Amino acid sequence: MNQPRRGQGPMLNFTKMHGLGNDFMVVDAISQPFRLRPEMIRELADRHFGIGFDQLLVVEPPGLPDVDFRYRIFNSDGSEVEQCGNGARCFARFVRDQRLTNKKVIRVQTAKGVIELRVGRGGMVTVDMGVPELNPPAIPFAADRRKEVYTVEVGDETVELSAVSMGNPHGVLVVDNVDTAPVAELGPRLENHPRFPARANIGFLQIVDRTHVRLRVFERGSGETMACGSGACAAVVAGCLRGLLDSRVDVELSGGHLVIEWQGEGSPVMMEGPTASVFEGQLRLPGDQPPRRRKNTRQGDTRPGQQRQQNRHRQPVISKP
Ligand SMILES: N[C@@H](CCC[C@H](N)C(=O)O)C(=O)O
Repeated sequence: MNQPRRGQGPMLNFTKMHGLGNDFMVVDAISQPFRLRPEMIRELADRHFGIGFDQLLVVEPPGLPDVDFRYRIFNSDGSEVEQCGNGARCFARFVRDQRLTNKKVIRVQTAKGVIELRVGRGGMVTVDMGVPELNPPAIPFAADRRKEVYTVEVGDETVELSAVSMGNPHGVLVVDNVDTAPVAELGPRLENHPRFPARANIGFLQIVDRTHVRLRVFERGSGETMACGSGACAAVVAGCLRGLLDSRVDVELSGGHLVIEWQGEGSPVMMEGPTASVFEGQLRLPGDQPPRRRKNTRQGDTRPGQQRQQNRHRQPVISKP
């Protein structure tokens, strides 16, 4: 019954999840074949015509010894990236829910090294996000030497930011109030600033007190999200380096709270927070063959006709709650 017709590909099972409203399409690429081109990821990420998500997370077999899985991350613009903190927590819940493992401590290979996920009670997961990288070329950030705060020209304006890599690059600005911070204006300009040659996630950090901050993040390749786990880690590292924060901090994001702990230079950043599974679905992927033109399709109708057919293929079918 589910036999693909000409122009159609196989069915793909996926799970929609989120960590504090930072939402994901999660795919098990161990039990089913999976390959998507960037334009298809962009279509699926579309909140009106697709499933809608900030990142696509893919579970693959590991390529290293002593590691349980390989974790691949794609932004909604189709770009593959190195790290996703909220995604890492959802990843841990997903591989257990799907019975791909029953371990409580899961070691996962990312594009920038191995991270460790610890599954707790009630959907809570703690992630060892690794040691932050502060050396400018490794972030990558253009600077002649390492500093806690850099001055960056953005058009006629000058802003001060800290640059941190949590496996992925972050710029962190301290602001008086996140509600009025110019996230939509400065976010994309700094994301694409020439001093961040691989682009960057841009965090706007409000210090409430030494153990409590508020944070908004304009994410590279996805725009402002309701929460960014690696951004929360980078913000706490930046705040600690500037002498503004203690080692354990409650980070308040638009979608909820994370607890971030960092004992200082050379130690890993620990992130603790919730996970949520929203629904499971199935969609028909397009095949390698272009869809056959309908007999009555006129010459000029080819593209909209193909578009309609592709839209139908990518409608998710909700299979169970
Ligand atoms: N939402 C994520 C970060 C996802 C990747 C990021 N947009 C990048 O391009 O580096 C998180 O929770 O860390």
